[in-house]
Amino acid sequence: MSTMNLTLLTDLYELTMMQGYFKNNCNETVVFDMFYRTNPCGNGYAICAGLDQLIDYIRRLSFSDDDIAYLDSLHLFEDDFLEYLRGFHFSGDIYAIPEGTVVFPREPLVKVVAPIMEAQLVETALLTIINHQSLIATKTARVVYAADGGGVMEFGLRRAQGPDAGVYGARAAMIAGCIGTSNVLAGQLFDVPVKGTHAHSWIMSFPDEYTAFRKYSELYPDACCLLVDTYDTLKSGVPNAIRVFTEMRESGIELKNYGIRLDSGDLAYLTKRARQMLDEAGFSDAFISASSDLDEYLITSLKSQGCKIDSWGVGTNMITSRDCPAFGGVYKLAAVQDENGNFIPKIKLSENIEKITNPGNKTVFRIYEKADHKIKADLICLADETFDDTKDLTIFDPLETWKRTKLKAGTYELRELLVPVFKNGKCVYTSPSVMELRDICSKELDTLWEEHRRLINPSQMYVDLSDQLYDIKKNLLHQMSM
Ligand SMILES: Nc1ncnc2c1ncn2[C@@H]1O[C@H](COP(=O)(O)OP(=O)(O)OP(=O)(O)O)[C@@H](O)[C@H]1O
Ligand SMILES: O=P(O)(O)OC[C@H]1O[C@H](OP(=O)(O)OP(=O)(O)O)[C@H](O)[C@@H]1O
Ligand SMILES: O=C(O)c1cccnc1
Repeated sequence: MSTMNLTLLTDLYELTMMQGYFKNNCNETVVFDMFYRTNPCGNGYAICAGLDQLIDYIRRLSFSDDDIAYLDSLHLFEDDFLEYLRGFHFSGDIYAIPEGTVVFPREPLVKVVAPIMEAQLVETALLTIINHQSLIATKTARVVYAADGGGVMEFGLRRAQGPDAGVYGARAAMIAGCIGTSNVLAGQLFDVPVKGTHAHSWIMSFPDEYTAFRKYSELYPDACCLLVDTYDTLKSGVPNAIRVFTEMRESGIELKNYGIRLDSGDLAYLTKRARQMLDEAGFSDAFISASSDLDEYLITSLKSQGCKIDSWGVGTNMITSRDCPAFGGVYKLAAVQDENGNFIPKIKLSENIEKITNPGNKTVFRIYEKADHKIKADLICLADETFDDTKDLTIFDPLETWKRTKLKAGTYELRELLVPVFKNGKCVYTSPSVMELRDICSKELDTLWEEHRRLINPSQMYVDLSDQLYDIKKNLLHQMSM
């Protein structure tokens, strides 16, 4: 997985273009931005994730003898280009918004500043890595939000679109707030808690449900979660679980971290009844967990029905982001460096005004309200622009320019979101651990007002352009239309 050299994990056209640049002696330094246009799942924000895997990919970029032989066998590439590839390594700069950060449409999440042959090659892998993990992190943030403090366990490996999606999806889900994953390889690779209960097959393999529960409790007295819905949840499952818990208590076992799981039926009705039965039997600290095709909407609905569910096992809908299966991040050329070292802004036009790119070598600032550290807006600007937050700042909507806000000096704070990750091909960034990223992400989510977090029709955050950037864009559009 992460230890693989993924150099050929690219679209063929990156390599054919690369050969074209090589043959034409074009290898000027360029700026590419990775950004997305619409928040997934109708959300009000996204969580960016995947940077650590991107770093790993860039570090390992090199063409092996087998890679060169394979490319040779395609009869597309000439010997001098293949010879160049033999010595290839990434020599450029990369800036990125750290993982776990709340992000918004149109702002660069990753910026690559490198000779065009290198910057072009990395497009596909960069997109597949960041798009996938950002998608699952965003979906998970919605599920965790719906659970409202109840733990969410990631149970999706068996339904993920293959092993990689299962493992890196689990990583993204942990960053976005899951309390654990059933995925043991993810646990080993990322040092995150692994959690689990047992399947219906465990119950069915014994002559009766009670024996199955008892055997399980003997083996795992400190993490005893019994699946109560194999035969009849209220008539046999819960009573048998209570019988086993009673026996455990009578035999002197100190019951902690124990409970039941329901995986079918009316989860609101059944958990209310199960809660009552457990409480009446003196097991009010037994937890109730539920699974069964859950997502953020079902969890919200179950909560509104007064379900008694303490923790949620969520698989298919979260690991596949079923209702929104793609993140839609793109990678666009924004500037080309001239012989004097200046970045010449480039723009991609579109009939669709939202699809016109933001030109130039840029960065992003986040503007916080000083009083409560909530996000006020994001500001995309040129990389060398500076702002003085001891002075008033006027920001405006780049599409509806009459919408302007004046921020009074002393009431706001600025933070540059893009940080250096590679400098001259050397990694200058140390990724936090996944559990540290989980904490970072949780604090990031606290910087959003509730209006941006709600699941349905959230308010969209303002992502504005600086005056300088807006003028450059306007002038380029004018020039293009002449
Ligand atoms: N009270 C409820 N309100 C809304 N949806 C619910 C409620 N209880 C369960 N569901 C959802 O209804 C769907 C169907 O559940 P049901 O238990 O009937 O089927 P199932 O899980 O496929 O059962 P089985 O595993 O026995 O085939 C699941 O997505 C489940 O999460
Ligand atoms: O429902 P999900 O959100 O995907 O959560 C994971 C599901 O995986 C298991 O089911 P299993 O593979 O045994 O199949 P099932 O759907 O028939 O229970 C588990 O019992 C959950 O129901
Ligand atoms: O441990 C569990 O209960 C579990 C794990 C994976 C999928 N469904 C349930």
